[in-house]
Amino acid sequence: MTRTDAGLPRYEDAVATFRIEDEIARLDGDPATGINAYAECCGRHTGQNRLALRAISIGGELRQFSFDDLADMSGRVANLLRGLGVGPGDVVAGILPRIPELVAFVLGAWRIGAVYQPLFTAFGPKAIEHRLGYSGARLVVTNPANRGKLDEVANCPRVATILGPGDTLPQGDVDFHAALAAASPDCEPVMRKGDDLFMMMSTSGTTGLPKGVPVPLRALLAFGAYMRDAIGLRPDDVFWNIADPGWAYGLYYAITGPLLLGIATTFNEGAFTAKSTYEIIERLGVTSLAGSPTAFRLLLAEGPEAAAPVKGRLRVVSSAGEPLNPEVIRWFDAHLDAPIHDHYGQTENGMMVNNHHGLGHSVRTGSAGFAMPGYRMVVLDDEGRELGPNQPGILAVDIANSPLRWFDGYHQAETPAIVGGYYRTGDTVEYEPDGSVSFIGRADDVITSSGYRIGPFDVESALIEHPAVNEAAVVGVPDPQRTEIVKAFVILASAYQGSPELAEELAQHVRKRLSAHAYPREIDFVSELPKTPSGKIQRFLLRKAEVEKRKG
Ligand SMILES: CC(=O)SCCNC(=O)CCNC(=O)[C@H](O)C(C)(C)COP(=O)(O)OP(=O)(O)OC[C@H]1O[C@@H](n2cnc3c(N)ncnc32)[C@H](O)[C@@H]1OP(=O)(O)O
Repeated sequence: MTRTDAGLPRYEDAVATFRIEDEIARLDGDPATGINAYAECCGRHTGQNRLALRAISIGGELRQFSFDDLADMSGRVANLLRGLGVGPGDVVAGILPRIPELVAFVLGAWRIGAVYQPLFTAFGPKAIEHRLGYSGARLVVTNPANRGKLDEVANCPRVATILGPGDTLPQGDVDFHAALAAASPDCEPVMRKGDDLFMMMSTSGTTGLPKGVPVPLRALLAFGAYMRDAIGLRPDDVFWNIADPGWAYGLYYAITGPLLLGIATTFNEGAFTAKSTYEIIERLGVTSLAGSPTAFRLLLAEGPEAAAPVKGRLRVVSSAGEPLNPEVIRWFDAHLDAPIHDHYGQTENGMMVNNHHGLGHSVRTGSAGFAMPGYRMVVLDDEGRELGPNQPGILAVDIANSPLRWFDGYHQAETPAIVGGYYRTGDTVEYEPDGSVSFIGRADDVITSSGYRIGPFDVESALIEHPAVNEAAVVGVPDPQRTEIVKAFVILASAYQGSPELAEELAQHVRKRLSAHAYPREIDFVSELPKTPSGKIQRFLLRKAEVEKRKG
């Protein structure tokens, strides 16, 4: 393989020489014969005194865990789960903040061949109930801050609670720490096949409630390739992906990816602030940072003085979840002296199009990048024909020619996005003549806010649970900080009058029932909604009117 001046393998060479056999050889196991996610992400890195996790608590205390520490903790988790009757293929869920127990739990579940389902800590009972319902999870692990929501979840499985000093154990719960102390750390990893699952994610679409995204073990190949080629992770990097492991980018690339490569990851339990982010970069000497453009825009908003102490510290910065604005790229260059690269992916299939730090790509504005080696990405027209450069269409994965792709369809649901040998992402893009992809927008009503993918139907159905709401339509409207914000148009029941107080009450209702991140930040009370003759709400007309209004 030829090298660029910087000593990096060249992108074109990496594409030309890509062989799935080489990727498989990087694993200990073989997806065809036997593989275990714990063994890949932890077991094989033990006995070398290697750091696996730096965890900063809410109080600012730094705790460090080696792969051997995680092996011990996850072995105990594995035996605890086994004792509770959890076996290979069973789903166990976690509603946990970014604490070390989360990593131990995920690895412990994988060790016995179980499937981990993340539940974001901002979720309310409605969002939790739906996800536990379709996954059939056998156990949920949580902490006292999130425990109360489970009391409102119908058919909630057994709960294990991680108690802090002074907390009392809810009746019937498993005391997580006490059970771990009593359990043996020894547990032989249960071998599985590449098509067996190890994660059950969720994702939102335009219609219906969120759907389950089953992740098979062979996805490890793609997660490792992203860390190596796109993030460009090196053994001497201090890596911090600030995304929450309640979502794909966090679980795939803040936990699984770095540990797979045997490189330590970082958790900050505290809420995101620009100040604490700069402090942690400086304190830990972070060299490789990943996150969403909203987070980076918040760093920018703090001004150059706040950035000055860490200028030149970051070797590379990786951005995912929303298109990256040119202004952020310029600002990071000027005030942090850090190359920030846009990467594109989805919960389905993970990251697929990147400006690869590890393959010699330079900073590019307005471009999502190039297909990851191991993927053949195409742009399709409405009839499913492949388009050439400068013609907008739907970005899609050519299934037969993408050995790293792993998404086979939603859990117990139709997958119209897989058709004619392609997986259609639902994002409108066009190819540049050089083969890079420029992002245009979503082809459907899915909302992208702060890097979160939010389904309008989900928010609408939470709104109509409120007695004041007769009908609701939810759209994403442009926002300079969050890319889009959720906006609701509400027809009230006859006994109610629209007011700012009622709007706030409805917003709080969605926050509490559904999720603290997916509530409508704007609500308009209206007397009618645009509909098709068959009665389907035309969200695109509401969105168009809002875009025009904001332009004005
Ligand atoms: C392939 C892929 O998966 S691509 C990328 C996936 N996407 C992501 O990882 C998401 C990236 N986004 C983020 O990490 C965050 O939005 C950040 C760091 C950029 C900004 O964070 P914040 O400004 O703190 O708020 P955030 O957007 O998370 O949350 C929105 C609201 O939910 C609340 N919230 C978030 N988490 C929680 C929680 N655990 N408990 C209660 N409330 C919460 C916030 O307080 C906020 O409330 P507010 O509207 O009253 O301010």
